[in-house]
Amino acid sequence: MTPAPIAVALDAPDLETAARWAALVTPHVTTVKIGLELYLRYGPDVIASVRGASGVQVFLDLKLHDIPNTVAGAAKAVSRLRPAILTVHAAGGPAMIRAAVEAAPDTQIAAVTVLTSLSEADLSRIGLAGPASDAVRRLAALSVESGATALVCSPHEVVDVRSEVGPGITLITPGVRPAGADSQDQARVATPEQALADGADLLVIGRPITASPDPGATAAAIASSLRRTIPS
Ligand SMILES: O=c1ccn([C@@H]2O[C@H](COP(=O)(O)O)[C@@H](O)[C@H]2O)c(=O)[nH]1
Repeated sequence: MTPAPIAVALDAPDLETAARWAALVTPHVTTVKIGLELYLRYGPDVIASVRGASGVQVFLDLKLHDIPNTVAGAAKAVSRLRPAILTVHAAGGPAMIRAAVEAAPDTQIAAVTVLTSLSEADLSRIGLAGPASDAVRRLAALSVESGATALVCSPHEVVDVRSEVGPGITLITPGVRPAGADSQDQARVATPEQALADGADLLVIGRPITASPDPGATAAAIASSLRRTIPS
């Protein structure tokens, strides 16, 4: 069975748990995602541990956001770990995004537009007037002009972003929750089936899989539901 286009967020408290989750889900998904919690605790060792022998694609979600020179150094430093995808914040601006792209030519740079945990009310308090989709669209266009070939947005904005940037850009959506699941700290959410049907290329799903009693079985069930949504 072809693995589904899901990146399982391995937001685990320790390396052993992350490696166990990775081994359970990798038969069913294309990608595992390492975020700040694990990387700040274990550094580069975490990549080899979760990659294991499976060769699963590793997505390093560090959301780099600093001046261009610093981001270039950080992107170059982590690119030797050969992550398939590395995130930067789009709000870091064009020169920062370009610096990451040039420093890590073998890694796909994904620009995070507007965090999926932010609601419209949060955005207004931050000073971003108007609907989330306006800010996401603007940041998406700026990121692609600066060399990013992947974008992180919520499932709510996939259709708009696709029409803004065209077909060649990888759209990655966190904020994915199976029907009836608790959205927890995510504000802009949709089901995996809806996100895929709207045109997302890679769905980030963490706790609905990793906090379930059987992460392998849950990943398999979501993967097979996606195959029914868009048969190959
Ligand atoms: O806008 C963003 C960008 C990144 N994330 C990350 O995705 C996962 C989501 O995990 P869940 O448990 O499915 O909520 C997590 O690692 C975030 O750091 C995001 O949620 N939103």
